[in-house]
Amino acid sequence: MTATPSAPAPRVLSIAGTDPTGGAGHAADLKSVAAMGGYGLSVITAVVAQNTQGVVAVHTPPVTVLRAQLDAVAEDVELDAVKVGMLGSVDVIETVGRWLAAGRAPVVVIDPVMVATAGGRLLDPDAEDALRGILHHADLITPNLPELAVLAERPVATTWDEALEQGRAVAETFGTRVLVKGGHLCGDSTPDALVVPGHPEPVAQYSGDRVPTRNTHGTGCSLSSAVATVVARTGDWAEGIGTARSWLRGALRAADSLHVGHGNGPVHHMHHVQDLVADPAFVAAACAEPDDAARAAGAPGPAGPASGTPRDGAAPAAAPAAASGSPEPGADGHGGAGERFTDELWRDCREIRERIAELPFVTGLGDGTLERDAFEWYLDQDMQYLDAYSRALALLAAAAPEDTTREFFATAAAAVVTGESALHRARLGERDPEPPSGTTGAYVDFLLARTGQDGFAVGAAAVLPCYWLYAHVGSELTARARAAGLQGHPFADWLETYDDPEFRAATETVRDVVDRAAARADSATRDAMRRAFLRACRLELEFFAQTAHDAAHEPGAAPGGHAGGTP
Ligand SMILES: Nc1ncnc2c1ncn2[C@@H]1O[C@H](COP(=O)(O)OP(=O)(O)O)[C@@H](O)[C@H]1O
Ligand SMILES: Cc1ncc(COP(=O)(O)OP(=O)(O)O)c(N)n1
Repeated sequence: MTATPSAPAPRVLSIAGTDPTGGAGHAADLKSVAAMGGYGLSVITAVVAQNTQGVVAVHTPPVTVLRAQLDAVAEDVELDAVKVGMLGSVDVIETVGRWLAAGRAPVVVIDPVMVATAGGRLLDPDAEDALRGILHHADLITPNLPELAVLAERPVATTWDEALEQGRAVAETFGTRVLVKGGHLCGDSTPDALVVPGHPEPVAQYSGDRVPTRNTHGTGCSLSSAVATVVARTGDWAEGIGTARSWLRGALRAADSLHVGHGNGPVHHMHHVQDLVADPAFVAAACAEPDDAARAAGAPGPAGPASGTPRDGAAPAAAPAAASGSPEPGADGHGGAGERFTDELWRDCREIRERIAELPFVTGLGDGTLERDAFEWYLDQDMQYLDAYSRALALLAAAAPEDTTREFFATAAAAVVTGESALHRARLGERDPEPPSGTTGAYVDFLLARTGQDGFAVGAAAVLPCYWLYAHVGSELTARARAAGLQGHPFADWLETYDDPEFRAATETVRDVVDRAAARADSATRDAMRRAFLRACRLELEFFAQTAHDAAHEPGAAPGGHAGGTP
């Protein structure tokens, strides 16, 4: 959370029909693009009178108006991705097809919308062939099962195996990636899979229990535009679909809280920021002017060192609150209602924790199905991370306000070098290390900057996620692996290290340290601690998420650049 975003927002154009209830079509696209950190643009193909109970009427403006909209955007804006939804008629399809043929954006996702799930056709029956004729412009198509069946010219799949088979056939016929979606299958699970021409097996599979809600209106529109946005930023299809899917599952889980309409209501696109934006302190910190943000992080302001920013150990117990409006915690770091500062941090990172738990790397680690190469690549990156992490802990030891804390961090720094790194080395042998990936490098730079430059309190908040999220992930995975039988589990020693009672005790110590530092800090410093903690949580997520892809395809490479990095 900084006033200036670190990466530019991808510019994602939605070409779609309308939905006045805001759950599907262009409204869902724009919300999903924004939810994934993109900038949404919109060209309307059809004005649809519909609600959560079905489609009432469709009006298609003249295609000259459509073409004028498309050209107006293209002449003025460089696009990073295009997502195509409802097209409706042959004329509209041909107009969009001709426009796409000029190579408008590096990422093109086509959701071949045919029928609204709540009822009502969104594609003329005679337009199916025309739709087939533009699919080769897509980098990914995202049909639901009935749409997949039309494209495969087969009956609608009733099993996941049939769906995958149809996905393979469609990928080969149209020469493009297909996201096979299990949302329309009967049963308790909703698998998805990425199928790529020339690959007999899916290159990525995603599993998950069906979220028990009838409010699923617009899931297909939302997923496809979220994928387009994430891939425009990262270039990684397999991971991008995983990220978009985790977010959509959160949106489905929060859907029942919205109360929109009497039929199949929409999903909650902004569920992941709902609690944050309700907190005026978050909004103030997120929208702070650059100078305020720098002061909050303890950097000298334009008038020299920030004399009003107390440093650890020297700060008065009740420093005057800065303008951010954050509540003052009590002397033990507990908030007025008895809540610890770190309880608040844990709540704020709930979404990130859920996304970590659903990553294919993490689930594969737990059930032992993770590819050995992927694990070894992860260990390699982790070893390089731990090298810098031990230095960050040593910096904290040097800055620690109390002797016990100094001793704790100094011992921890040494233990990282001798203990965890040794476990990694034992697994990797004498193999030459891969270069650090972009994510590893970013995490390492972040940690060394926060612990080296921003004072003890912010530095301690920055290292806490490495303890806490690992202890959390480790104990959940180990519990699952134990239930299935740890004997013979290929990653048992790794799991046990992070589920170790000593590691959990160390995590509790760091929490206490952070709570005490928060109690001594003024409110601007506490805001900087929150930012450092959440940024580190996001980097933990990215660190886990990078693994499966980079190990398999581009060892050591930063997962950056534009589309085309993965199959
Ligand atoms: N109840 C649900 N719980 C979890 N995921 C779901 C649920 N319904 C749909 N999905 C997911 O939503 C996405 C869109 O799926 P689907 O419903 O098949 O498409 P469409 O909205 O185009 O008909 C897929 O990732 C699917 O797995
Ligand atoms: C204008 C418009 N476009 C697409 C759809 C279909 O949306 P989808 O995401 O496939 O969700 P369901 O309607 O199938 O739940 C739509 N309804 N309107």
